[in-house]
Amino acid sequence: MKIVLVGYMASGKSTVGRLLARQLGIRFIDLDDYIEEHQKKSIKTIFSEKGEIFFRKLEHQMLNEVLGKEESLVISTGGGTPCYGTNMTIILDEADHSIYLDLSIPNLLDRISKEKENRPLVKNISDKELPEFIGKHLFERRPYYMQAKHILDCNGTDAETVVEKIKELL
Ligand SMILES: Nc1ncnc2c1ncn2[C@@H]1O[C@H](COP(=O)(O)OP(=O)(O)O)[C@@H](O)[C@H]1O
Ligand SMILES: O=C(O)C1=C[C@@H](OP(=O)(O)O)[C@@H](O)[C@H](O)C1
Ligand SMILES: [Mg+2]
Repeated sequence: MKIVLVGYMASGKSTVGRLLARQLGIRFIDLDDYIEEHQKKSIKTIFSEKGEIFFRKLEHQMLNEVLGKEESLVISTGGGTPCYGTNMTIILDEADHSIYLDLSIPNLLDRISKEKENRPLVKNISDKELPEFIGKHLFERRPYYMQAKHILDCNGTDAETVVEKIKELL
């Protein structure tokens, strides 16, 4: 079984995915971590050294590689994964369950503003400009996330409870 989590930056994909996999007793792959392990570089360094187009091509290749594995997996994607090329189509074709962790702009803003450093797309955005940036970016990306098989409202819900809600969907 393959379960893929999608959603904007800081929606909780990595945290919830790790917890969900542990409770289901299956392997967890965070696509960002997988890319970093293969490149032996951080996402931040890949962006700064090679640029975003290189990252997106790599992300597409690694997504295909991970979805092609024969084992049951929980896969946490990066916030941009579903929004480039044919990635969301591939996720819908290959995953048994795709789940959009839906969070409001104020809640995303609260989380992202606390940890911009490791997110290349926002690390140079001022706190003043961040609300507009996230609002615009989410407007562009939400149509991709909304294609997921399940849409889960995660506002005001701790990670453990999000995991319980996901298990009810499976
Ligand atoms: N359900 C939740 N409630 C509150 N904070 C959360 C929840 N899920 C994740 N977080 C926190 O939000 C931040 C982003 O989580 P993360 O799993 O890295 O998101 P993503 O992988 O979608 O970018 C982390 O500091 C994490 O501890
Ligand atoms: O939204 C995006 O385009 C990105 C989100 C990040 O993953 P998280 O959503 O886990 O932060 C990471 O893939 C990269 O910084 C690009
Ligand atoms: Mg993540």
